[in-house]
Amino acid sequence: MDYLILAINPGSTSTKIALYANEKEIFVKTIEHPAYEIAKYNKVSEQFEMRKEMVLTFLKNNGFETGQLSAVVGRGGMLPSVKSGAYRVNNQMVERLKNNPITDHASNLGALVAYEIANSAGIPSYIYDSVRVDELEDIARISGMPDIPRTSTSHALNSRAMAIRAAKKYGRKYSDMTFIVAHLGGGISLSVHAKGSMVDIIADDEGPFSPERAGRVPCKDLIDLCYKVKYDRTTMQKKLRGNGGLKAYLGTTDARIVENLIEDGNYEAKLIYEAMAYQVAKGIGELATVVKGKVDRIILTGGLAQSPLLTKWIKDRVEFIAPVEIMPGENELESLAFGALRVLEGKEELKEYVD
Ligand SMILES: Nc1ncnc2c1ncn2[C@@H]1O[C@H](COP(=O)(O)OP(=O)(O)O)[C@@H](O)[C@H]1O
Ligand SMILES: CCCC(=O)OP(=O)(O)O
Repeated sequence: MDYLILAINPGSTSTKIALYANEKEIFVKTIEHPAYEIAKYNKVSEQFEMRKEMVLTFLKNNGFETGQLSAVVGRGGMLPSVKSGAYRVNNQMVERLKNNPITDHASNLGALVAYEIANSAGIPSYIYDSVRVDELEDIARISGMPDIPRTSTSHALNSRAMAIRAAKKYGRKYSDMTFIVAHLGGGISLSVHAKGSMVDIIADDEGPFSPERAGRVPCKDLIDLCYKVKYDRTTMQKKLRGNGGLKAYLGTTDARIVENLIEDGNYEAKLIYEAMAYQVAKGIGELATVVKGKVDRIILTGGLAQSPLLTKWIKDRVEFIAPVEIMPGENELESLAFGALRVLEGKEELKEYVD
């Protein structure tokens, strides 16, 4: 039997959607949301109707009705900690993501749009490998400040999918191998996968800076910037996420523009870009200690992994730990759809979200 699965991955500037018939891709589309359009909304949650309508219109224009779908799956949002794998989108999840998400993030719309479309068609909706997959060991939860325990926020969907794909390539099980995965996109997060769990991570505010995020910055100076300089909360949040990293130093989040500057001999561009690689390598080194250096493979993935220059800089510094596998781009829509398919086929457990 063929299952028709709609996968929805909302990002800060785009909504990526794909339709699959079992494992066959029918179409994949990135709907761009220009900055002036996004600027009309104070909060991401307010973009719900606009994003949903765009998905529905696209589906219709491609000759499909929601009534033909078997399930809708969305990228899991900023929930309290959840397990890896599939969850049914239920009322509690919808309430949490609408009214009290851990962070206002585009991924929150994945479950909400999936739920609405699926409900109107009388079919199930799921999330898969949410950004809040939390499999940290107890020791990893200690931050040094009891008020702020560490939890897990990462690019779990792509990172786990790439590690699972790599294990398959070596003819081994994901759960029998140890990986360090660096997801190198507009935001960067790192994770260490041991015995089939993401036992520790470095979130986008704990480690390397990225094209649009500041990463870890000196804490005392950060406090001074809030209280002495008195930037408001939104400005500070933007400095960390959105206007940080490459954007703050070089005025662009596009690594290809940075590489052009480097080719033209721009010293500042090279210094900053190489510093990003240096910080990624440092993060990988940090995570290698979690598994006492016993790492089978280091995986570099995400848009930036398409850059031979950046990946060489990282590789040169971390290859002493384990061989480096470069898996450019991301695999999120396929991972969502295949996860939903395994649930529909009864091959994978469907978890119930409880707030
Ligand atoms: N061929 C390439 N070489 C270098 N960088 C690239 C290339 N293609 C995309 N990038 C960079 O990858 C980053 C975006 O990665 P991506 O995984 O698409 O992020 P996101 O999904 O978070 O927007 C951008 O900085 C972009 O400039
Ligand atoms: C690190 C949490 C997930 C996240 O930030 O995703 P994007 O980089 O796609 O915004």
